[in-house]
Amino acid sequence: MKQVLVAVGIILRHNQTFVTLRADDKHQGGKWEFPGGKVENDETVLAALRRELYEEVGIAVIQTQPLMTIEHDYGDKRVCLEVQVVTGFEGEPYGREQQQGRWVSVDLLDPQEFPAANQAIIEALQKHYRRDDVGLNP
Ligand SMILES: Nc1nc2c([nH]c(=O)n2[C@@H]2O[C@H](COP(=O)(O)OP(=O)(O)OP(=O)(O)O)[C@@H](O)[C@H]2O)c(=O)[nH]1
Ligand SMILES: [Mg+2]
Repeated sequence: MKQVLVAVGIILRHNQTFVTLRADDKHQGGKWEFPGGKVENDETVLAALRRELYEEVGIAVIQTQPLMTIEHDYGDKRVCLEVQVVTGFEGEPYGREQQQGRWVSVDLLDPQEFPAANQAIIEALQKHYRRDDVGLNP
């Protein structure tokens, strides 16, 4: 099975991150996610991240830091998530594709509400970006 390369953005402000709800008819539908999407053939990961975060949540990405790469096999789909922390952006994120979106404290992220591949992301965030941290210094 071919692996899908995905750019994922952890939009961070203080100790909160902006998450969106995946539509029921999509892969892993009904789960919360970090905004992002597939990297097109002619794109870099960062270009895909910029494009997807504008399309999905209406922000302009200004500054990022790589967090991790996660390969995961869902059985029906294999993904490689290139996860970036978005430490600088312009605009206020919202569900630009009519999907639900909300800010949530990193401490309160519940891995059960996210696709299985996200477990390692949530662990890393809860380790490095705890309550009272400004969020910029791992
Ligand atoms: N955006 C995003 N995708 C994730 C996360 N975790 C995770 O396993 N994925 C998987 O990555 C794959 C691609 O993401 P996507 O569905 O957002 O891709 P896309 O925006 O290009 O969507 P499209 O297929 O509607 O054009 C999906 O199979 C999705 O289940 C996550 O936190 N955020
Ligand atoms: Mg997407």
